[in-house]
Amino acid sequence: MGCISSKENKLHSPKERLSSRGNYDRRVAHVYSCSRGDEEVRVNSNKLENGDLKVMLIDKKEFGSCGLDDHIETDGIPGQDDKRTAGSCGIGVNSHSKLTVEKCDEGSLGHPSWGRVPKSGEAGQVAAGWPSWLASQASEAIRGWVPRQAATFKKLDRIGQGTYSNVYKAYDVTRDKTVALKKVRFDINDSESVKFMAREILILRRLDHPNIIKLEGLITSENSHSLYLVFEYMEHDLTGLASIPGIKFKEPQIKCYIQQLFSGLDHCHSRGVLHRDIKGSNLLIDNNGILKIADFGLASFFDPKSNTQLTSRVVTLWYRAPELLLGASHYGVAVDLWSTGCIIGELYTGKPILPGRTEVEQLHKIFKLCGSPSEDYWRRSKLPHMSVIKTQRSYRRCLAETFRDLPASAVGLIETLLSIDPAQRGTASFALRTEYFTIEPRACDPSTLPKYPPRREIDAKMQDDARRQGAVVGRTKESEAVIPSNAHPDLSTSVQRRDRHSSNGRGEILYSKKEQAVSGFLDYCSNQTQAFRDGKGHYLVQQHKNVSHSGPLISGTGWTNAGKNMDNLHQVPARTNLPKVSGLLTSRTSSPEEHRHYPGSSDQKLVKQASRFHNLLNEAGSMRKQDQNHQIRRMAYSPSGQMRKSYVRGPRGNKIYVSGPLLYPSNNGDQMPQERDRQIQKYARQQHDQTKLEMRNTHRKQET
Ligand SMILES: Nc1ncnc2c1ncn2[C@@H]1O[C@H](COP(=O)(O)OP(=O)(O)OP(=O)(O)O)[C@@H](O)[C@H]1O
Repeated sequence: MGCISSKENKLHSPKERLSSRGNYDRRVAHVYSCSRGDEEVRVNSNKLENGDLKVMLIDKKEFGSCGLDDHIETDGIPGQDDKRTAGSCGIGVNSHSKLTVEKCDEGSLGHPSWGRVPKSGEAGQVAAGWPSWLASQASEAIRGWVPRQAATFKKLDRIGQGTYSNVYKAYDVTRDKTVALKKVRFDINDSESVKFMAREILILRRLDHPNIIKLEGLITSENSHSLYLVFEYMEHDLTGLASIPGIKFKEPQIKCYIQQLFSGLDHCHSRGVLHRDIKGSNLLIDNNGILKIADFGLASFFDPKSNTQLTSRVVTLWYRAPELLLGASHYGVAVDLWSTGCIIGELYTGKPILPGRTEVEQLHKIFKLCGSPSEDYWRRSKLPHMSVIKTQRSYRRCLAETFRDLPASAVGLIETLLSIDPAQRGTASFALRTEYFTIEPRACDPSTLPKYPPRREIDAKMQDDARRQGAVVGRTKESEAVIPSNAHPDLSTSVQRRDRHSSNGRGEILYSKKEQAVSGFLDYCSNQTQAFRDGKGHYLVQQHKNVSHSGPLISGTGWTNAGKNMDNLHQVPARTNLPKVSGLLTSRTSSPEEHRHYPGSSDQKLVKQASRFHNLLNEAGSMRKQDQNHQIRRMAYSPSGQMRKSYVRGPRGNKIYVSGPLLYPSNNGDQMPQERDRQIQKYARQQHDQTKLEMRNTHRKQET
């Protein structure tokens, strides 16, 4: 994309480099400089007799790092679409990993001349079809690309929902392939939020590796206020697969996944990118067994030599490294390696190895398993929260004992990755060379991994199983998702997030007329939830009526005071400066998800579900009753992501606030009664979402 200027191709014979398809007119062969992400590339173009532009790379090495072929085909249906008039033509990657150049108007290419081309400016980007709010605030992220048109996609199911996105399965008509469209939510009037979203795009464009999800394009239009990221479609995620009843991965299979994870991580790290949210649900897996790291929403560029401060509020709690929990603002690849260690342990044991409910408890669990940090480490690291979090009693490292049933080479690798001192965790490339991968049994070939049924079928089966076990939590309709109480938080989150539309009983998703009526895509399924900021900078989450929905039912703002749970953690003196460590000692237990109104459910049903839930949580705190006729539930967040108030709208539009602690502080978390533990697990899951929201907001402030 972004073929900007050109020079006459006197040096190269176009014939030998051109795509074999179509005839071309040698007289109009030009050399163009194009940009793709940060890279400038030179391509050789020829206008074909049918008016199409054929373009190919002059020097394949220039694109070699992108893993692309040296041959480019035109994309777009001649005479129908993708005709640009503004000095740029689009290069994307087509389904065969070849460069595609969208059709350009010859006039737009300018007079052929020698020399380096200027980068396309904001005006050029707008003329190429980008909305001005994007070109003005995130020019870098879209540089060299042209937007894809929504009309060339057919939206299918909603397959996922993240803190800042809805993800849809869709069919790309132009390229004849299934894709995933991630609709990112942000406020175009808030430059921070646009820049934050742009960072995810920039990072994704910087990366090109078989084990990293590929950003294939962006969908928007001149007057659009929304943006879709186009990704290759992935059938599964690791947490989902690992949670299929009856599935137990064999060692070569685990090694195969982990090897791919390290390869992807190695690529990220070598390109100066920290992922900062490695967990099973962000490791997507296709039908050929290929694992790809996804969700770069919390990722960041890093330079080990630079002194730039990073936020420590990253990584989902269970996978968060101790230095982050202790408030580190200078850290590196080791945070991703810690998360990987947790995943390896989880794949072997079949359950999360460090399932903390709060940040303090997370640290406590880490110290209990990995040993308390040495005095030397405390002294050297000078981490901000060290002085307030120091274990009274010193824990001995007991990893080897805990994992005694695992193969020795796996324990060895976990030992390294779960080193308290980040400097001892090594690197992804080092891990790939350890004996774990070199001794028998070796990692199997991804193509030999079992083929799993589509996610929806798996979900349906799990729902059936859960129903049979009577583990229904707050659901009333046969077709609605049911999460087993002991489900992995990642899994339940993804199941809860997925497909909140009504089903026709055959597992097919039905959309309301209202949804289908919204234009843009060939078939539309609407996004029912919106998060945006009000004039005061508060985040508002709003959901509208008339769409069938299921999902978490109870709203409540709650603060869990973990201090009392942690009898072994001390040095929180009576007059400790709590605000200073509040991020550490308290954590919120509700998520935007909880606070949404699921409008398809009848009001009656909502009330029933609410009261059932209320009973379950009776001992856990106060919660105001939901109003029977509420229309919209809103949550207001401060710009930092802190939830200010949560309320539902009463029949006359009055606000009914919902609040109260949801978790009981206990003297000993390990001896929680089962039922309460179950509730806590549930809220820990929801807390993941909330933490994510909070983390992203913190990023906006600190890192954009
Ligand atoms: N390429 C893809 N193919 C299939 N499903 C996908 C794809 N990308 C994302 N998903 C699904 O959508 C969900 C949300 O996507 P993603 O994690 O990128 O969004 P997010 O808003 O960043 O979420 P989070 O709140 O976890 O950060 C994923 O958990 C996954 O289930």
